[in-house]
Amino acid sequence: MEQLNKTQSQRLPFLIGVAGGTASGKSSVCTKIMEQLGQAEMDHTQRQVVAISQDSFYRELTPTEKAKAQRGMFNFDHPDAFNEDLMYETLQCILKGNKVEIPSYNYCTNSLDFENMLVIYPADVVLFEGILVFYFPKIRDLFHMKLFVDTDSDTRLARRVPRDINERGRDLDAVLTQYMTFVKPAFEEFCSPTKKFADVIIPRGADNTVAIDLIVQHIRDFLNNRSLYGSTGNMSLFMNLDLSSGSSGAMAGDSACMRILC
Ligand SMILES: Nc1ncnc2c1ncn2[C@@H]1O[C@H](COP(=O)(O)OP(=O)(O)O)[C@@H](O)[C@H]1O
Ligand SMILES: O=c1ccn([C@@H]2O[C@H](COP(=O)(O)O)[C@@H](O)[C@H]2O)c(=O)[nH]1
Repeated sequence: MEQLNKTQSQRLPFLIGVAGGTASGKSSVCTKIMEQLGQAEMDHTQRQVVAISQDSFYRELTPTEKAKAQRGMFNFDHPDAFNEDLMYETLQCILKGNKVEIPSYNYCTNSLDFENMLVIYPADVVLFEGILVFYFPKIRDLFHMKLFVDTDSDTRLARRVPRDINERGRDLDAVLTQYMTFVKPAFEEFCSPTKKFADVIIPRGADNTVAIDLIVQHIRDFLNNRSLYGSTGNMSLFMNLDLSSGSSGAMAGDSACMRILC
């Protein structure tokens, strides 16, 4: 684990997984949660809530794979593209209250950036977001709370195209080729089926202020009442909210439903 630097601390965090398709709004949801908790402007060494991207755990590519990636011909949406073991070890370190260092990800070069390491200080709440954070069973089992950002695929594609061109150094042809060849099929095969593991499904992502308010309230309750939470981080009472019909039954497959741990 050369990429990890550890410093023991007493703070054992509440770990929240945030999954969803590409450009569904996972990062925006994390940012909103942090803003509402007054964390976004805070010095990162002092934050009670931190967000980490699964993209920091892409495995390094061979020169041949990198050449393919530049043409939109490498599958970054397949589980094999990630370093599962490092992801698991890092989350375990975080859960033990350690400080860790992880590389940032450079989408223009399709590589991890070890020159710009992100230092993750011990925090009370850690958000871990990415397309496949619920795919790997042993990683999925580490989360105390699981959120799935459910934004329709047209909207996601309409957001991904300008983002990849303007922020990730791509051209239109490569973005569309990659989307049709890899991103869309992999979403259907690997990402979408993980929605069933979510405790809370957030339709429309960061625009869904009701869902975000409820999640933020849950985090506040956790921070204020840590001693009431068991070793799993969950309180024993479960409350099901179905925002679509007003009934109390929750269905993880129904994008208008939310199941809140409270
Ligand atoms: N509610 C929204 N309305 C408009 N654009 C949005 C919204 N949410 C996200 N975006 C834009 O869509 C792109 C992807 O959002 P992001 O939060 O980074 O998604 P993800 O982390 O799932 O890839 C970004 O360019 C972001 O600015
Ligand atoms: O070098 C890379 C690495 C990843 N991608 C694409 O990124 C998304 C995941 O990021 P989101 O922020 O969740 O969209 C994934 O769909 C990969 O296809 C890439 O294009 N190049």
